[in-house]
Amino acid sequence: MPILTLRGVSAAYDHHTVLSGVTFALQEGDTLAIVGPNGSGKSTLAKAILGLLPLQSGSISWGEGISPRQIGYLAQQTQIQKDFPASVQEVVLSGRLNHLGRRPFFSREDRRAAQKNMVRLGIDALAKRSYRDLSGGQQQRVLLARALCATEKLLLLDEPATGLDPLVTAELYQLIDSLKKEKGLSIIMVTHDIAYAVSSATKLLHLEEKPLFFGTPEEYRRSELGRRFLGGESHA
Ligand SMILES: Nc1ncnc2c1ncn2[C@@H]1O[C@H](COP(=O)(O)OP(=O)(O)OP(=O)(O)O)[C@@H](O)[C@H]1O
Repeated sequence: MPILTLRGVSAAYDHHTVLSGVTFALQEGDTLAIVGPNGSGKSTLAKAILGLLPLQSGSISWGEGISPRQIGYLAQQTQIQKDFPASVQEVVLSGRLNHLGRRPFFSREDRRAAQKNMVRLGIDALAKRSYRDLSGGQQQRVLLARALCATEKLLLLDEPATGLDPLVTAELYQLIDSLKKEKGLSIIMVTHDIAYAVSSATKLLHLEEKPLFFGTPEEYRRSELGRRFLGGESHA
């Protein structure tokens, strides 16, 4: 049974449609790469899946035991977020906000989950450091630990490797792949890294306001669109 099903999803800003007719289903354990040129609606689709943007039309339904509140989300970073004045520990712990319910404070279990994920991502020694003083790669690890605190099932990563050098990018991808294997997580990743998408995803969605392709990376490689895009014409 799919964990996530989209049927004819369209979304708009101020009545201006920027995404239309998105239909696909995601199975447990899938890694979906969402690719497409700048401004093609990738982040908008991520926000629609998270329930942060009302749909213009269509529907999104969830499998058993999962809802938008249980997604671990790593958003595209703005400069303001990079300068966020909080400690690493506080940023990671904020991933547990969706577990608070009516409780006003984090519980021991919340703190334990934050600690466990900091250790898993190799950032526990940085716990007391200020988030804004970290390198880009360290910041992405902190945000990944934060996202892991929010979910047992699905990570939604919006361009997690932006601004990282190739070595740190490779480390981050390795980390994501090992988390996927260890925890059986499903992953949705918005990315401009088409090479990573075709080598590591199980499904690929190519958006240019409308979905131009949905299928396996192998099918994408063989398609005319895939050949064109993989040739490097349109990725930024
Ligand atoms: N908050 C907003 N208000 C109005 N228009 C927006 C808003 N956010 C995005 N848009 C517009 O919606 C379209 C799709 O944007 P979106 O950010 O989803 O694209 P993207 O594929 O993620 O782009 P990129 O690869 O550059 O991150 C663009 O034309 C963008 O200008």
